[in-house]
Amino acid sequence: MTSPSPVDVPHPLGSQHPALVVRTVAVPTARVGDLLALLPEPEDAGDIVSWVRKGEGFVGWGRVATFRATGVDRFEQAQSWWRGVTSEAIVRDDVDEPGTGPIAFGSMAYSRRSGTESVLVVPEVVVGRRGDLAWVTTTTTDSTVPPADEPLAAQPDPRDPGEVVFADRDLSTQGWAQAVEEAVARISTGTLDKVVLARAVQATAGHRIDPRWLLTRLAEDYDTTWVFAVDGLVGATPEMLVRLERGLVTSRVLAGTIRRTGDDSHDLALAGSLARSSKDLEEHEYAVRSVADALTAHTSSINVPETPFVLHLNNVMHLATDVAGVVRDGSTSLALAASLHPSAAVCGTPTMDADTVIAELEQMDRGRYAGPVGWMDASGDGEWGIALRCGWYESPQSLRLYAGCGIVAGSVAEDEVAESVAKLMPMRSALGG
Ligand SMILES: C=C(O[C@@H]1C=C(C(=O)O)C=C[C@H]1O)C(=O)O
Repeated sequence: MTSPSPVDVPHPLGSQHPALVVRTVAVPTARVGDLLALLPEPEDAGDIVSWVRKGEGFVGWGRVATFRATGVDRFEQAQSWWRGVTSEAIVRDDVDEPGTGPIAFGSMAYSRRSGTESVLVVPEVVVGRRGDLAWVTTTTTDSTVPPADEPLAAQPDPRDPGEVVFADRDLSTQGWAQAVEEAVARISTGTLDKVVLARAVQATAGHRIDPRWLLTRLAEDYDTTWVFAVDGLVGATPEMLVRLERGLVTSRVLAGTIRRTGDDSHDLALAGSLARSSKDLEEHEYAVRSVADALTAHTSSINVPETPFVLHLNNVMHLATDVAGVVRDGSTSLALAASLHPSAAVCGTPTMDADTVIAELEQMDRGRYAGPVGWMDASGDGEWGIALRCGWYESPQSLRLYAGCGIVAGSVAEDEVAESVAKLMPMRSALGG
């Protein structure tokens, strides 16, 4: 990559990639303030991006380039498109940190069979913040006019979505409970150890659902999660599938869940029982194994703690393990996400058996729910969470919400229904329900 003046922009005749002109400048953190407050009201909910946790991360708006793909090779296709785009980009980056310079935000479909497209988006403006650093990246193509020096101003508060009604989708609650019972029966008779079954709920609002309304409320109520929006998928995930930064890879694995009661001392006792529950520890171990095995193939050393800790969220507590390693084969964060996906936290063990049972019993297309969602820079560094606790815009006034639960031999359908309701809570309350 070079840094010529804007007049040197090449016209890549015959190229499938737009030639991007990318400029990152440092800005004082005081000028940035609250990242989410900077987002302008989008015409279409899919036209803003967010990846924010504890006030750090990115927001972005406008679209300079979008890539879409379906099928078994969707990750490879996305990877090769981004390689092409970044190799032709003209970059001037004054900050030179992970996430500065060219950046794409992605949301990948869960299944190779899905009709939903996986997507990478390059926004026109990205504002990033990390510790004491803040920056603005503006991206144009040779045919677009560079945005004027972005006025970083907090936008007027988003409007509420009015009254929201919720309804089961695909399967009724009872139908889903039967699917859970069927999964337990298959686990007790066959080779399947664990399967994650998900359900969907339709949320329909009185008027337009402004994604900024959801993001702001999710960030307030779930401050240890990554609050994301990419191409119309909006949510707050507590699970980091893979983070890659200068060769160091980390993954936060979650599996094993208990609902919170709202009474702190009771919740503390529940956290203790979660940490000792053999059903949850078994469910967790499958998920950690699947991640550790997939990462081992790419790392020279890997650290897998022996016992999980309990991660407290406002609605639920999870067994959690942070896995870390040093990448030895130059894999990008998206390539690592591809080899980790689907982990047993969202699919099951063995993977192929669980995959077959999911397709048969869930009776729905997960779309981009439970797929990797996140960002990647030109070096391949990035963060990919698992798209959980989220909703997908089916129309400006309606979202499809998802929640899934890991089923093992000791699972009880009624408890799993309650767990799925707890996992739907973040989006329901963000909608005002
Ligand atoms: C599948 C979901 O969550 C996953 C399943 C969990 C479980 O079964 O205990 C816990 C965390 C996630 O890995 C979801 O939230 O939809």
